[in-house]
Amino acid sequence: MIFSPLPLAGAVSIDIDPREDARGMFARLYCDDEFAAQGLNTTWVQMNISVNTHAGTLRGLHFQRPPADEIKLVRCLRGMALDVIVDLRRDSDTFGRHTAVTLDGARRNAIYIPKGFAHGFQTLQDGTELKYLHSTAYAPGHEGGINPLDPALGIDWPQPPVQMSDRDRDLPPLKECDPL
Ligand SMILES: Cc1cn([C@H]2C[C@H](O)[C@@H](COP(=O)(O)OP(=O)(O)O[C@H]3O[C@H](C)C(=O)[C@H](O)[C@H]3O)O2)c(=O)[nH]c1=O
Repeated sequence: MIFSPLPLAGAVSIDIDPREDARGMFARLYCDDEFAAQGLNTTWVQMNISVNTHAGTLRGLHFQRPPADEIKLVRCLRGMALDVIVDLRRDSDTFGRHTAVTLDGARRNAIYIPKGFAHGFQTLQDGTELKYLHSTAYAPGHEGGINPLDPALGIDWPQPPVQMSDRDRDLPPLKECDPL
């Protein structure tokens, strides 16, 4: 795997190192030793999949508050999405800043999201599927979110959302979010 630090401390873009031959391709998607060598989390308790029918679907920006705060490893297995994380860490020099990675099903690349970040994405193709690993179990009572369309975030989403949950449309702006 190829690890590339992102501009927000602790966040990492991860590409696979495919081994291709006449049969197709084989690649490592995860390795305890490689992750540990990079100082990344190696304990995961839940795996989820997000299946999105239409391009333009916007999900997020979500997080879980302590003690249920979580590290996420999000990978695109089909289609394509603009994946965005926002730094909500208390005392962070980059609080409120975001960074984006294009997750591509053809590359099967991933983003490693540390604790203290809100996460969301907009799909760029119909049928986009993202696979999540979570370091902490789902805790509905500790869920929070910020509005992905908040102008204060300055996120350049590819298009107006085609699909978006009512919950996400009603999320509060960054200024109403207590740091994590
Ligand atoms: C996250 C989660 C959700 N659920 C249930 C709760 C709802 O009944 C249903 C859909 O959940 P939600 O509307 O939160 O799904 P998304 O809007 O795609 O949110 C997810 O995608 C954004 C971008 C994220 O980063 C979060 O990890 C995750 O919240 O699955 C579970 O049963 N287990 C879980 O771990």
